[in-house]
Amino acid sequence: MFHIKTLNKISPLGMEKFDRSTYAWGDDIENPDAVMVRSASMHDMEMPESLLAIARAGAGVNNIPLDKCAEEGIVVFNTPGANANAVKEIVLLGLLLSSRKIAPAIEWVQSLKGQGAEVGKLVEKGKSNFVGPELKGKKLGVIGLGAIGVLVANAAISLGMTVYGYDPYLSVDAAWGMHTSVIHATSLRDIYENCDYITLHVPCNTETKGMINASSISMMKTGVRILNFARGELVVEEDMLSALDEKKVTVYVTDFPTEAQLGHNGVVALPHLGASTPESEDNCAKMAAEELITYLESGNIVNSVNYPNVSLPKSGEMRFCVLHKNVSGTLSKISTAFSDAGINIENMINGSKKDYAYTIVDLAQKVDAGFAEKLTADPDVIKVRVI
Ligand SMILES: NC(=O)c1ccc[n+]([C@@H]2O[C@H](COP(=O)([O-])OP(=O)(O)OC[C@H]3O[C@@H](n4cnc5c(N)ncnc54)[C@H](O)[C@@H]3O)[C@@H](O)[C@H]2O)c1
Ligand SMILES: O=C(O)CC[C@@H](O)C(=O)O
Repeated sequence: MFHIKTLNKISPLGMEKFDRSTYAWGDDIENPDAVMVRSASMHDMEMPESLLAIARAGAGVNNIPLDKCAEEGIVVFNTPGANANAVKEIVLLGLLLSSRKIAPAIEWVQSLKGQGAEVGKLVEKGKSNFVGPELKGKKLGVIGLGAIGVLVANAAISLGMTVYGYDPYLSVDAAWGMHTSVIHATSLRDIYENCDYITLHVPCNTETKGMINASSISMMKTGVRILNFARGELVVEEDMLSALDEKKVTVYVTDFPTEAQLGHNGVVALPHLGASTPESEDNCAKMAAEELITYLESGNIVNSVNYPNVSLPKSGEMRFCVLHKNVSGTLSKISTAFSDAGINIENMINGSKKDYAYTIVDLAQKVDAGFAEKLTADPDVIKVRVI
């Protein structure tokens, strides 16, 4: 029986993927084999020894201590692309919100309640306060051309915008999916100096944290509109608020509001709604559940962010899954341990990602599962599972 702990509200369509005869789940599970999480922060959580895997039903994994998990042999998954369409759609809304003064206009219209027959006249008189530019013909900079960035870039081309895209790590798949009219920005400066609108679609990590700051804003066009549906920490808050006060930035649309931003002139704040559609909640939960089922039942790793993706069709009677450090000699130590014990390896596969590696060893015949302890005795071996 596998035990899955849920840390957020996860779509039932995802949880239904777990077979009730072999899985138990809930938010009160102790000593779980796996965790399903959305945005809950796991940084201060004690990781139970039983924990084998964490699946983030979503894209961003900055709420999970990835290195600590890798050190403890806990495989972390996310669900690439599963909520990208929802975010693309809300970014289009963000572009319009940043241009057409829609939010204050709606608020103002509501304030006319009680004016009776005058409402029509007041609307016509007051509407000039809410004039805003069209998107067509304007330049949009997309920073980060992954699952979301590419969809946003393509949609903006359809709206008649000129789109600049920046992503030094662009994947081949993303490049295949991108409209050929997207201009290849070779530096952030290209984006900052040229664009009327800038939208962020990068992960939040040590490289990107605080990337929008006084210095980067100073390179931007006066009046630029900035959209942040990625993570609040990408933007240095004080610098953004000063730039809004100085009218260097016209509007900052954010999905990650803070106390200081609420009510600040030029801030359009949404309550982290990017992925809040039934479709993407279902997609993310289903994908996350499938990743956990695959890992728990077969040891195959698909869509991990801290271990390599390694899959081997199961052959033979017994499988050893070895999570280890990516240091030279470890693989040969693992295979030597098997041969020294007179155990013939039927099939084997290995992969590495940064400091960590994963090896699956299939055996034609069952051996004493205690052999796993021999492998774990190696200081470079982190965890061994026997399936
Ligand atoms: N508001 C929401 O509800 C919501 C929903 C989904 C995702 N997100 C956020 O959006 C981010 C992107 O999501 P995604 O699904 O497109 O992820 P993704 O992994 O498909 O794409 C991220 C892209 O950023 C690029 N990148 C990484 N570092 C970069 C850098 N320094 N400069 C430029 N590009 C860089 C990568 O190469 C990749 O192509 C997530 O990490 C998450 O934080 C927010
Ligand atoms: O789970 C959510 O609602 C938000 C997910 C989003 O921030 C992500 O990074 O995928």
